[in-house]
Amino acid sequence: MVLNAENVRREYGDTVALDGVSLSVDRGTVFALIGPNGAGKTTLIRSLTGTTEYEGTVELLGAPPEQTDTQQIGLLPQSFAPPERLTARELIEYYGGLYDDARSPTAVLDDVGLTDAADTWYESLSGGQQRRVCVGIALVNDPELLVLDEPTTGIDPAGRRDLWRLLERLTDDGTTVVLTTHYMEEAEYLADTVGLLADGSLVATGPPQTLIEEYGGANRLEVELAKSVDPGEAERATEPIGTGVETADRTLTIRGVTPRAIGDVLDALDDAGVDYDALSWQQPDLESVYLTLTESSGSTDTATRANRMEEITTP
Ligand SMILES: Nc1ncnc2c1ncn2[C@@H]1O[C@H](COP(=O)(O)OP(=O)(O)OP(=O)(O)O)[C@@H](O)[C@H]1O
Repeated sequence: MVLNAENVRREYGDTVALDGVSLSVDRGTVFALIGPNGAGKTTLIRSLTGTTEYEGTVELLGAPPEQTDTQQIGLLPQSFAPPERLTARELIEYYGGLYDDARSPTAVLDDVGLTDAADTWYESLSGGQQRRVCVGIALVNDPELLVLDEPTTGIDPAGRRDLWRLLERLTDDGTTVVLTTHYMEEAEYLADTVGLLADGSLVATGPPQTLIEEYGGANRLEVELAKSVDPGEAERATEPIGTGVETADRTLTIRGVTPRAIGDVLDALDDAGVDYDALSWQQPDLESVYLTLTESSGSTDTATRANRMEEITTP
């Protein structure tokens, strides 16, 4: 086991940022922390890496974080602002110089897709390129444990997927990764274990598929009804097919519809003379789990909803 934490607590004045969090992470696996803004993710990352005080027990590579060899850990803090008047390459070289044994800057720049921008000042790089430099800095000492607080925020979709592939390669070679993210698809794709943090507590921990099966709910078919349609009529026509129906803003949702039953729904709508403009069928995913568990604990906030919109509109 690379990381083990027992009953970690952190208070800031009256604010309980972490309310007794326990978790463990095996070698060569990815643990993804998700949760609403203010849930305690950054505080947990900082506690686990010994960069803030905490109560409880943390063991990182067999020692408390304050005593762990920094050569073995790569840390990307959420807010990290390196000197702006250095180029990407100079920054990688500079941070590499802090370690006894550092990787070649050329290889690190290649890993994070910055070969062509290697000689550009940090301040002249785009936000996403700057974040890539920061990820590169975390990789420079070839760490056994990589701790990344929102590594892909601001990185475009293609660059995000490049980073996923890089992390997959690293974990295949035995690197352990702990990361936080607001992108549910990222957690679902990368994580062996997801921890959902809400109000300072881990409310669910497990492999993404297990969490989806447990908390994701049923498949659902959403039918956008034509303006002229009486929603009550559409509900009555489709009620016998799924496990439940409801209508909101002219969208009829029928839960528990298997792919094979989609035709039955359409036949029932046609038979009842119910007209519709569009339909979509959805399987539950990690976002369904997130929404179920955070809405039931009242933790979803506007920033998280804005983030969902970004994901939905991202091509
Ligand atoms: N240095 C600090 N001083 C006082 N309160 C703090 C400090 N750092 C965090 N907090 C509080 O602790 C709680 C948890 O914050 P934290 O930054 O860990 O959340 P988070 O899950 O990382 O949020 P986000 O998704 O917005 O990054 C919040 O209520 C926050 O206001």
